[in-house]
Amino acid sequence: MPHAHARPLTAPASGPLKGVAEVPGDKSVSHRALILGALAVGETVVTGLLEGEDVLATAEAMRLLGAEVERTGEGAWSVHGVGTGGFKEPARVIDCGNSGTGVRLIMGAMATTPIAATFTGDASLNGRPMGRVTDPLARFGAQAFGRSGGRLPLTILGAEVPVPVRYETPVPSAQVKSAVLLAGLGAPGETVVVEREATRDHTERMLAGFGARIGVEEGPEGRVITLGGQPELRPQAIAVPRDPSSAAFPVCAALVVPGSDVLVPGIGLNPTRAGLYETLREMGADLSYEDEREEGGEPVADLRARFSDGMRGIEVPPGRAASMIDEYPILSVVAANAEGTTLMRGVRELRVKESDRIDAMAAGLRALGVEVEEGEDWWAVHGRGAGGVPGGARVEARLDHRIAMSFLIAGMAAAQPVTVDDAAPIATSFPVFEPLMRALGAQFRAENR
Ligand SMILES: O=C(O)C1=C[C@@H](OP(=O)(O)O)[C@@H](O)[C@H](O)C1
Ligand SMILES: C=C(OP(=O)(O)O)C(=O)O
Repeated sequence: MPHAHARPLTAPASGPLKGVAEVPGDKSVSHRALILGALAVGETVVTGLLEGEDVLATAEAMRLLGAEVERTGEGAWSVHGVGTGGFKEPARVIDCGNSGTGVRLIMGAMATTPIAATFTGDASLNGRPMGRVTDPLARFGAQAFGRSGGRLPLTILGAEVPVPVRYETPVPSAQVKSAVLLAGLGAPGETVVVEREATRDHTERMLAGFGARIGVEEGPEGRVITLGGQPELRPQAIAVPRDPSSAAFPVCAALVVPGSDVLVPGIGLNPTRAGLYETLREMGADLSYEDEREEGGEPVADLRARFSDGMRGIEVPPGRAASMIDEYPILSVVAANAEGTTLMRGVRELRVKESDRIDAMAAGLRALGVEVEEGEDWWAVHGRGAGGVPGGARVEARLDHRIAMSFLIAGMAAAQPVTVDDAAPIATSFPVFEPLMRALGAQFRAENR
């Protein structure tokens, strides 16, 4: 169901997309910059922060927990932190909106401080599982009181006498790993997280930058991360790289719209995030990295994408899933415009995102005339070749920004226009999506509800 202020939007077939697409800052890095800034002693200065709804909700949460958080210019933010263990009890409910990352990381960050905090979100977030975070937080001594199934709204009572924890993450999730590490900051001694599959490592990198004692080893059991508790975090200057998950939309649009040639400068290429681009290359996409360099501790490059006739479906290696987990919806749109079948396995986590993303994409793609098969942890898209998607349907975004953007791109390459019932959620991660795509040549038509 779209929400009360739903904003239906239509994308008709597009002429060639051309130009430079300056996508906003990385969402994962932006949340972490605000949270670690709030836990440091002194002023952290952030540039290139993503000013999307998810991150703005985290900024407000840090204020409620006692940090001074101020916007000083476009994407420029200053955070005066309270030090590890220094959060004060928030006087209001913390509303994280649509953001799984925000709520899970903040719950971790406050769980080893003896305060109570109540969290809520929108209809999407309040349906997502939180037990995956409250279970390990209980081992530190924190208590959680939530709705059945561990759903929000939920109150965390932080541990009075926190103890450090060794935790093996049962699902590949950077949010779970990060919640445990952030909780570990407030516990004496060493907290250890073991993850069988590597997930995005922005928390580990940034903790090292803030001066925490953190070590990462690859062992037979997977990645073993060891963090020394109760450090004094040193404030940092953080330049947030552009978000590869947002870049995926103009890049994939360029690959499927005939005649396109788009350059996305300075996007983050952290290997724990770059799986989509490897997959697209294997499918025969005309993609090139230019000027590879390092900025703010993260590898970045300029990425150039050109229309790619004759892309072929592939079997995406399941071991790559974590490094492209948010990109499966837009990959499925490219797959629909490729020849043959694209098989995506090991992707059960897609079912607990802002929507059940396998179900949401399968339903919408079928409405556009594309054949899709699905199982609990896999799905397959039968491609119709370049320009072969019929389109001409209205599809549900299900309060999910990535579903909304994916179907608008599908419309740009389809024979008939595609309407999404609600484009409003796009503002959670990519507030300038529409003007940015228009500047490249795309057209959108607002619809009456
Ligand atoms: O840690 C993060 O910043 C994120 C981790 C991923 O979620 P999971 O940890 O649930 O896989 C990803 O889907 C999300 O968009 C951002
Ligand atoms: C899954 C996502 O975000 P979150 O879990 O932070 O809501 C996403 O941005 O695709």
